[in-house]
Amino acid sequence: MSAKPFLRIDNIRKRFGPIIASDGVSLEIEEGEIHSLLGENGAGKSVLMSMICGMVRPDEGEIVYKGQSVRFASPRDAIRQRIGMVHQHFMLVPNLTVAENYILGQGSALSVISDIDKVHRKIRALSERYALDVRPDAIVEDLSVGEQQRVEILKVLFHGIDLLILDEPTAVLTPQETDRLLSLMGDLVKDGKTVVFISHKLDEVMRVSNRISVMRDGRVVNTVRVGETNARELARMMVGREVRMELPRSPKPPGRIVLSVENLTCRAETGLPAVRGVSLDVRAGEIVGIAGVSGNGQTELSLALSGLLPVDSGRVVLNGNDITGLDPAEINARRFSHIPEDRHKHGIVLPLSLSENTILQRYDQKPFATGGMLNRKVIGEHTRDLIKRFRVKSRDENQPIAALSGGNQQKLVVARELARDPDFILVNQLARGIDIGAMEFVMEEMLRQRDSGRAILLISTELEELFAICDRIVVMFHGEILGELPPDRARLDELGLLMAGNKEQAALAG
Ligand SMILES: Nc1ncnc2c1ncn2[C@@H]1O[C@H](COP(=O)(O)OP(=O)(O)OP(=O)(O)O)[C@@H](O)[C@H]1O
Repeated sequence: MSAKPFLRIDNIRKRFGPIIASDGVSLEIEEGEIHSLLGENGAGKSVLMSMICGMVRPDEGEIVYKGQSVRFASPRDAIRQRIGMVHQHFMLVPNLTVAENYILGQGSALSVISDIDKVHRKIRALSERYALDVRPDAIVEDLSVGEQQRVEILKVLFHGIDLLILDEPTAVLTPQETDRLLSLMGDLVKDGKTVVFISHKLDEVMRVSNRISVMRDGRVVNTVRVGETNARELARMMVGREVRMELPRSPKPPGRIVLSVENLTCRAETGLPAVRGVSLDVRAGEIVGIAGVSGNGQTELSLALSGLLPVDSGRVVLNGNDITGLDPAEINARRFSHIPEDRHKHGIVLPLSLSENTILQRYDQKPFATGGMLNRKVIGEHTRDLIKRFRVKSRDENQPIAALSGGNQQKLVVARELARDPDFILVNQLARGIDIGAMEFVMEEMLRQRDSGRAILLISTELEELFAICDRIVVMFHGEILGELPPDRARLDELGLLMAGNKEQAALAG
């Protein structure tokens, strides 16, 4: 331990009712390091960091920052001390511009137009400096998930920080964006800043960190230097057992066509063309992957298939029936499950309980309702069963889903959608925010669904996720399907070329 660490967390405790989120956690962060924090879903990473950035108050213990014992009353208080955090879930106001979001709550200091100009200039300069590609006048709700993440990162830099905490920032980024972010972290350290990085992706953690701490059950169980460990050992420290990085899978001939997309065209919410004549079939007993750099129409394709975005032309046929233009509830009722990209927008209702969230699409159906009355006993039993099977870390089924850690919210969405006995499962970013132990479980579950004859369309920017479970992979670029490949790691170059829109070169490489 260094004599005078930059940040020292000493025996912090934090409870939420009966849940112990921090159980006497201690940690030291050195100045100028990239310190990664690993741990299973619900291990207490976000809560610990929220205490450092003034969002949550510890019950006990001490935080010593730059040699001073500190107690921040609010995130703004922490920002004043140059500590900033980028959260897992966006905290931006959707209908405001990027610049308006940055000056929100700054009060009278920014009352004249020339100040707005200055703000715009500063955003442009930072965006250029760190290659973040953020426009100050863009309306937040028009931006993709990845773009909004970059807006969040730039916001913290805009306010000026010495300590930057990034809570799973790469969960929503493409490989290219991730590379950029990892090198940004390096640049920040070169500028004298310190970074705490929370991630479930061990390869990223191994690439950028100086030191890595592993949390379990509200405590730090180990801190290691990056050169002294490897991904397998880290996985074992996190989960407490060996984690399989490759899943066994039996080849199986696919069955009948379950979902057929015919020449589908639709526009993004901005009105610009997003999906341009996509055709594909998904058969019973197969997992079809859609690879692509985010922003190439995958979001709109999944929203259009699930009835959340209007279709301009073309058809979606499920089990032989045209479902184009039906509303989401009608589509859901036809054995169509959807694990969405943005779980807060399309997956769950945060203030509602776990139980209410598990029956969102079926609250008026048997066995959850009889004679117009909710059958709370059955709903409770069903939810408890899902919680147990998918190991959703929670107090009970009656707490609001907002109180769950991000990965546990995702596990509940996956559990609910699989429990609806679907014929077709549309997944956009399966493992978003899920720890590697849970990822292994969820992927095995997807393979079980495939083997039991379900048709699965898996949209993902994570090539590893696609390689691990898909039977075939198609590539989307500029709203079109450019080609199809088997899930063969040897053909990674070809896949990369297709993802970059190079059809001819990809054909040569193949
Ligand atoms: N506001 C809250 N009310 C009740 N419980 C909470 C609240 N915030 C967090 N918790 C609980 O504290 C525990 C730790 O949560 P935390 O979000 O820190 O986990 P995490 O390690 O960041 O997980 P993940 O990898 O899924 O993001 C969890 O059991 C969570 O449900």
